[in-house]
Amino acid sequence: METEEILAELDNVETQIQDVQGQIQVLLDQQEKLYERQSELKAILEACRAFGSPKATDDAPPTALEDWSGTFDWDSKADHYKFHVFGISKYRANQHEIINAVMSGRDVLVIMAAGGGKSLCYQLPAILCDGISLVVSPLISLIQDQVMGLKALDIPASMLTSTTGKEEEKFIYKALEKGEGVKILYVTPEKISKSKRFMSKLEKCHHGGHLSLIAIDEAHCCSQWGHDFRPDYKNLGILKIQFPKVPMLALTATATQKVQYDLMEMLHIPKCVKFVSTVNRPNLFYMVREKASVAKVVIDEIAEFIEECYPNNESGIVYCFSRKECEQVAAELRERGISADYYHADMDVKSREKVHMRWSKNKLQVIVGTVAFGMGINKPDVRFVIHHSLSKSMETYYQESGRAGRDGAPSECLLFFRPADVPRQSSMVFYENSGLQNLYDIVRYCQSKRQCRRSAFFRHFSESLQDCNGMCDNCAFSSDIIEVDVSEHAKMMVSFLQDMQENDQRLTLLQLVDKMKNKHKEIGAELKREELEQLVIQLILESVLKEEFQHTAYATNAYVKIGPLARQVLQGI
Ligand SMILES: Nc1ncnc2c1ncn2[C@@H]1O[C@H](COP(=O)(O)OP(=O)(O)OP(=O)(O)O)[C@@H](O)[C@H]1O
Ligand SMILES: [Mg+2]
Repeated sequence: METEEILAELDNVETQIQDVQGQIQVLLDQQEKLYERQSELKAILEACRAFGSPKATDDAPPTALEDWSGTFDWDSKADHYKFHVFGISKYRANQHEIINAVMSGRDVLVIMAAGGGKSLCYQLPAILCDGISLVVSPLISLIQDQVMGLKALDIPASMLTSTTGKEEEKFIYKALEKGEGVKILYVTPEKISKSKRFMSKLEKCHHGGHLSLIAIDEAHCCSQWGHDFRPDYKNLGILKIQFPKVPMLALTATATQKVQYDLMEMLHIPKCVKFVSTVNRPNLFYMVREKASVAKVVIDEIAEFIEECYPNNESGIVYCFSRKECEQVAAELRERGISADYYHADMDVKSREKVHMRWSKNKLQVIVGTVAFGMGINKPDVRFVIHHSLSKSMETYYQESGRAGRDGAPSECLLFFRPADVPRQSSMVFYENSGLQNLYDIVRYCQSKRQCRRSAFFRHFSESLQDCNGMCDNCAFSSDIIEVDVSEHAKMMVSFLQDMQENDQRLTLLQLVDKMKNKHKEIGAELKREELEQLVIQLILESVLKEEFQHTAYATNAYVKIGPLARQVLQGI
């Protein structure tokens, strides 16, 4: 064999090895997902066996056989408070049962959609029981909201956070010692993990027999697999260890099965009674719109949507990717005559509170916020939630869009999607646990023109499908879709990127599309720039291309590279 021949074959073999390695990687990823699902299913099976088995040795009866809607000693007192204190005439789904389980002294895990009425599940038991109930909640703004609401109902509620003054703190510590003066005490998780003083007061409260209940709100923050993990939540396990006999109630709107098992373990409540309500929010209309590449056009469209659909100052939220973007969008909406202001984590507590208050009292129509705005915000009549940029996962989007229509009235959730927003998010989340996978799930949701938006949520949260009743754009208008075969374009794109890569050229998504358009003019004539961007994203979702990340001193850049299944596209498989 000639040297040249050998080199050529060697080159060929090396390329094939790379190709096989890529395919192995895809299979390994698949295997990992299957392992994950396998361990989830095993855990579920174990739980079913433990709870369903007549031999269960725990002195509490097995969950499956318990009837929490029966008659209990506290029924008439509970009915009285429900109506006369909270002004509620009828329980919503599961509320009654949850309250009964908590009052029976059991640990309880509640998964209930945003706005479903989780707060009542601990607030009512708190006033039914003697003593003080402790509520752990992640955000000061959320705590303020709740305490304000309870005080308006004449319920003695207090909060202990980093903003609490010395006098108030003294009052609370005294109340803890005596077991009176406060009925519901809200704290941030830092108090449990960092304040020895608080923990010793709580110990005293418990010792005196005054600690009646512990509620962990937004409990998904315990889990690293959840969409909003908070390190201080990890330490909340100590509560069950210190106070094993005090019933614990963990509540969240969003938890996949994996997150549920994780948080039961972290909080040490393996035998808890679990109430899982549907994730369906039948009154929300979900839609995705293509986002224009010119910033001003996007704002025009948002302003037009608000003015046309909500001309009577109906409340809404616009979510943005960054703090700067929030400020810009709010200013530009104001220029277009919409009463809007921004809310993000860089503002001091007072300014944030002011904006929130104006919005709550309908003095401001629109809050333009980052993710910092919203967890548990209790405004019932939010008519629309617009995403100026995509969220980082299905869970985050479900939670954020779920702030609309908590009063059950029809409301709209509109997401503006453009492929160029993907690398902005991916370069932030790629180092998180399953960060890219979670992001690509929401990107799939955005790219899909046929699949029911609602069914994407059911699938994500492992729930059986329910009817959408035409309450999403794809169910309502999908008949207008025209299909275009882009396999040749995909081939060209892959081979073009391969050439670039062989010449050590790195390209971002936008650069790739630009260069493609320049090089292959015919493509530019057939597909619009936006369509080419969508094609790149679709190829990334299908592992034909992939994203790779490079740190610079100022940012992390996302580049598009050849992915493990590229050869299949080139060979037309
Ligand atoms: N049974 C009921 N009947 C009528 N309104 C109710 C009932 N239960 C709760 N609500 C109201 O529903 C709204 C949402 O309740 P709540 O704040 O407890 O929701 P949540 O489940 O905690 O939501 P999130 O996950 O967003 O925190 C509140 O305005 C509350 O007063
Ligand atoms: Mg809540």
